[in-house]
Amino acid sequence: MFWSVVLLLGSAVAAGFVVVFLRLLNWAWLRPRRLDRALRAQGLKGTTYRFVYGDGARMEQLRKEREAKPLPDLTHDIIPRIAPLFQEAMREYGKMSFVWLGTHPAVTIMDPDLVKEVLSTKFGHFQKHKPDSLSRVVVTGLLLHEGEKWANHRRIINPAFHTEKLKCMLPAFSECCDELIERWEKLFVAGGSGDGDGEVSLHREVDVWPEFQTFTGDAISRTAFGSSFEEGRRIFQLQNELGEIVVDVAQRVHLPGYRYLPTKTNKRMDKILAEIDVLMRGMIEQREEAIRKGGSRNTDLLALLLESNLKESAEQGGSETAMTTEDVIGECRLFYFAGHETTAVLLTWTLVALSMHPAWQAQAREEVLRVFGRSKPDYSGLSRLKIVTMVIYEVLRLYPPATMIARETYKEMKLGDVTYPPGVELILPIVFIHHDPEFWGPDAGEFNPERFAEGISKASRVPGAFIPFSGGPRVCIGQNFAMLEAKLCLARILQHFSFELSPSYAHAPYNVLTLHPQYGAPIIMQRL
Ligand code: HEM
Repeated sequence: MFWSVVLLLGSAVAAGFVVVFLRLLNWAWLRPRRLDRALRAQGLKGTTYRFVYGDGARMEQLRKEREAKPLPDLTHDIIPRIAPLFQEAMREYGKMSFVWLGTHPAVTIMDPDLVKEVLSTKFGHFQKHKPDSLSRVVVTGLLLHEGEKWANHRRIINPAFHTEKLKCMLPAFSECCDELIERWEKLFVAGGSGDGDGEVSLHREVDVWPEFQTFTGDAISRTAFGSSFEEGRRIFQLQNELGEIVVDVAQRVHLPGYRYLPTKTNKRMDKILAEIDVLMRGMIEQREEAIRKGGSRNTDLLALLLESNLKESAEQGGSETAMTTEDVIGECRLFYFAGHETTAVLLTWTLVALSMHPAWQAQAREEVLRVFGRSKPDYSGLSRLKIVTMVIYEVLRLYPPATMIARETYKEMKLGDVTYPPGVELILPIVFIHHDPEFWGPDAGEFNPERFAEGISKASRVPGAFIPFSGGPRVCIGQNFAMLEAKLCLARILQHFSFELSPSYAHAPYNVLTLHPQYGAPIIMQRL
């Protein structure tokens, strides 16, 4: 009897091991081999799969090599530095080829028609890659959701970003610009404190990268939380710290499930999340109360979102689709994550590009002064700024803040001539599409805002080759918000300063979630 129990238990354990082993074998070897065969059988070429890590080691090696030094000159040809592995693969195997991101093949989709198809296919077909537990600390809200949940949230949040609402946010952006200009003006007073003895210097060096991070952080705090600006600012600091921790951990630790270990870093992240939760709940409760009593005149994003949500739950059956407090917190945290750094990156590369191309800087300034003189820009004037808009588009083309986005097949899907099995990542390489001479002509690598003179649709040789904000139903919800903020800020800077690159500037775009300047962006400002 005893031995039969032991035998039975032993067989169960052995069977368990066999199941786990087979699963692991399938995940680490059989499935990647199957996917590899399925792609090659349809004419696609790519790198050879390497056990578990795929091209991870090569990617890391290239990344370290390229990031060890800045670009040799002030070129806009930034791809070799920011996406060397994909560039290598495309050169060797063709534009539509694949590399291995761990155990997943990642196919680059360069054809704008196919990109459009991926982005506009109904949800449930090409989905986003599910973020791991670490990424979920910062990737929240709309960016995370799929299916019905995404559709409900998007419907509720959309009205907050309508043009009429954005117009009301202009004073908040304007206040943030005032602070930025004032900070820079103060630097011109000798000693930098602004309360010195009045001795004035003509030139000052400013690292505009941290400056724009502060500016866009303040802009989100004011526009999202208006009257609760101070709490908003605190949330921004906490979100920033979270972002820095996540980037740091992601670069150092490659351990699945790391987020669940009781490490010092994980505890700090939990503490930050708890503090954000308390602050946001307090704000949300106050606001909901004010809206119910009919006393809310707030036009900030939080109020607009809560109003739209309360309307949703008041409508028949709407209570099932309305957002919970957790959902609202997730969406507000996303505004910081998605809207702060992207816009800071855009403004930074704009100042760098206009320093490299002083003739365009002069043209843009001339336009701003013609439209506004020295007065503060208003909404209708901003929408008439043609050169400034062309300049910003050209910067978004050459330096897209989000350099690539990705989708994944969750079931067999046909795209173009290829039928993709489930488990294939489709990389939509925005920066490659934006730099491709086939779509933009022989001057694709040059800074030439003129190409946007007749609008986006006429700028490229094929439609759909300009996608800095993505496209389709999941297009960036904040694109008009970001454009308004960037135009206003640039106009104010052009009114007050002329600028050029500092001799200490090193041209080194690199990818950490968005396209950062690796050594900052020191610029010499001259007061006008
Ligand atoms: C220059 C500035 C910006 C750029 C280049 C940019 C770019 C993008 C891109 C490429 C996506 C698509 C991501 C994907 O599908 O994987 C996206 C989505 C999103 N962006 Fe932006 N963004 C910018 C500013 C903003 C701002 C200011 C906000 C909010 C205040 C914002 C909020 C969002 C949200 C919520 C999504 C998710 C939309 C959805 O899935 O329905 N973004 N953005």
